[in-house]
Amino acid sequence: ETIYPHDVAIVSAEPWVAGDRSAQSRIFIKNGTIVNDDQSFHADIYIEDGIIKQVGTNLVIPGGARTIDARGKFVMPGGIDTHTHFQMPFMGTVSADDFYSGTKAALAGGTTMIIDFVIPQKGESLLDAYEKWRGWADAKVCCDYGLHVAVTWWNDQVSKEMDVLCSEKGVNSYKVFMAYKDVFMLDDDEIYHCFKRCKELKALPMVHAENGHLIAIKSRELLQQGVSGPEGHLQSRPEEVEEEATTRAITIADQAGAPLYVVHVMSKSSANVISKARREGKIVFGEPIAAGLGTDGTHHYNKCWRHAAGHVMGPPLRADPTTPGYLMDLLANNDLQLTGTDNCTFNADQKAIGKDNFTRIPNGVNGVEDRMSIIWEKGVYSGKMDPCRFVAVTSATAAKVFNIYPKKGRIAVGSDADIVIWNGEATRTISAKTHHQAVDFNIFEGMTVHGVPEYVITGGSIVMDEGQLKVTQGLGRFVPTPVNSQTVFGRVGNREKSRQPQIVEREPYTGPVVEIKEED
Ligand SMILES: C[C@@H](CNC(N)=O)C(=O)O
Ligand SMILES: [Zn+2]
Ligand SMILES: [Zn+2]
Ligand SMILES: [Zn+2]
Repeated sequence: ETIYPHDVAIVSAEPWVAGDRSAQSRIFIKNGTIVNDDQSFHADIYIEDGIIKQVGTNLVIPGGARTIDARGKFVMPGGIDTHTHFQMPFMGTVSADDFYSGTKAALAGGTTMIIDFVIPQKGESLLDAYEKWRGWADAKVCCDYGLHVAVTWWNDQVSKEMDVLCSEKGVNSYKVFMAYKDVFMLDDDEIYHCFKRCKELKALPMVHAENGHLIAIKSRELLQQGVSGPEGHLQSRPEEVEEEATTRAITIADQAGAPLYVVHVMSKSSANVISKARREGKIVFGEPIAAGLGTDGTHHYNKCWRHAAGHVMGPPLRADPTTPGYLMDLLANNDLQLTGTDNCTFNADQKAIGKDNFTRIPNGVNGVEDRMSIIWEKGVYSGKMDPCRFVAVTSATAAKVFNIYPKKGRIAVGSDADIVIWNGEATRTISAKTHHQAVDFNIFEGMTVHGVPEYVITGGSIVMDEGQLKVTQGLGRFVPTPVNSQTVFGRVGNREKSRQPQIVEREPYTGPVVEIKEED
């Protein structure tokens, strides 16, 4: 793996060094503009052992502190990426960014926590899969991380294991797939049972909303009609295939009395469905991702196969070029709430598994390194949202939804010192030639964006110092996400009361009843 000259990967020999979080580091950040989701203000910050100890002016701080002058810069909570798939076994291969390169790239872009997905195969114990993912991640992460668990099959064992994952393993969110037929997909009744179980456990149901039956049929038809290139991927799952499943998932969740988190909202129509449901009082959260906010699906028609295949993910990037701006408008307006990346990267030779058949192109694109800059460029620099809203959609709301606020997602005394010092005016040009991700392609290639991290602090260390990356493999910690987030469940109880089944007391019917004929 190429080590770029400007980043020094300190891979410590003694694990205790990497794991030693009581870093004696004392850091004093002065003259910055602190931005939380609810307010921005001028103040200084004193950090010790990875915790924010003081926020204010004229601070009295102990000697030996490293001082950072943040004049003219924003001092914000580090980003929380709600949706990554590092080293994910998928479609016959494994995603190219692992928990080391993925979290290093996250830090390079100003993200200080990621939440990845445990994805059991059908029939595999969720607990076994969870332990497997923990084994992969704990040894490699450079920043803190959490885990969602996918429910790819359903029976009483799955229901029981969800309880253990919630009560003992720090999991509070479960993703079901309505796509990937025969691989991850559940049918509507199984989805209902899973959502109902989530509500009982006060865990958050999440959904990949695409109609997997239609995708399978349309894909076969397109291949028979001679469409084998990446353009077939887009044509096999048009917007309405996402919109229909989004509507159905919201209905199933509402009937189960459960909240719902729709991951990777990729289209205008599905975003509108979510916005309408929220206006109707349903408890729905919509997660657009960096890819859908920063680029579009016209690339499926690029003459270069690698370029087109490099944009293949599910649900697809939409060919309507007004989609990114539309999704950003809804995100700015809180019709959509928070962002992840769905970072699931594959090199050219991996995408080429599908060189003759688009249904075999591993689905997934990059985003983890560029999410913060893309949203700053398209959201803040464009005037669609202010810095406070930027903090909400990149960090604070995620911390609230996944119930780790204000430990994460806020600049406050007692919060983790996960901090990015952000230059809102500087620009950088995104390229696979210079990014820290392991993958050989970047869907934002050549894009010049405003918004650059100058310092990133996490785990008590300055992991980016004046633009120089100094990560430590294994420094990151698993962050348990407790059940019963009030942002998610605060009103479920009272709503339940108003939706009790109705029983009518009435005199019994005593009139004639027709004889039913046994079917021959
Ligand atoms: C399999 C995983 C990543 N791939 C993708 N979205 O295309 C997902 O569906 O979220
Ligand atoms: Zn998905
Ligand atoms: Zn090319
Ligand atoms: Zn995903």
